[in-house]
Amino acid sequence: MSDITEMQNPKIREKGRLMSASEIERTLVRLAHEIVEKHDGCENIGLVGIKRRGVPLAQRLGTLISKIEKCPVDTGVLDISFYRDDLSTDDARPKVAPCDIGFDVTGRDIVLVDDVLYTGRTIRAALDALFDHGRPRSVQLLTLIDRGHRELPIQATFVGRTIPTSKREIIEVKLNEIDEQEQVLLVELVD
Ligand SMILES: O=P(O)(O)OC[C@H]1O[C@H](OP(=O)(O)OP(=O)(O)O)[C@H](O)[C@@H]1O
Ligand SMILES: O=c1cc[nH]c(=O)[nH]1
Repeated sequence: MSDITEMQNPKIREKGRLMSASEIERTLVRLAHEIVEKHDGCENIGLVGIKRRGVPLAQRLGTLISKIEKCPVDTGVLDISFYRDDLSTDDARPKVAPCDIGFDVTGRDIVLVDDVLYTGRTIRAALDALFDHGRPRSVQLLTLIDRGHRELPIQATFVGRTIPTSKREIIEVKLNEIDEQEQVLLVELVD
């Protein structure tokens, strides 16, 4: 959704690894405990992963919270492609109905889950999509990486790592379920 991520085949240079697989795992364990602490249990929680990499993160968090609290946690999927604000004309919008989240969000305390928080436009779209499915009691945001540069008044309640970045840098989150590797990289656009 961002200017950088919309570029076709940008030249990039790797600047370093920000998180290893074990660091991602430890961070998710901490975030799962934070969610449980904030909600005083897990009865009303619903985790909703934003496609694509928010989905496996939400699933992993759901498994961790279920183990901590010994109760099932509803975990669903939100596809925001229908709601993106860069598809501004009706013609450009995909002619598909919003897909099912997987459980009824009405009255629930929803935690939206994504891998990177940057401008905030993905989350704005996700809120639109979420409220088309029902009326949650509350909505919080969890992101593995907050890299700054917000363009909207959006902030995360649960943050894995805050990484100050320049606009020429990109955070690349790689997850086994999608990328067949597990790490977080900092890369830079080169001219
Ligand atoms: O705060 P924003 O500026 O909206 O940027 C954050 C979004 O960018 C990435 O998704 P991307 O659109 O690159 O799609 P992907 O998940 O398919 O990689 C990332 O997964 C976040 O969803
Ligand atoms: O750096 C960024 C910005 C948006 N989305 C990403 O995945 N990384």
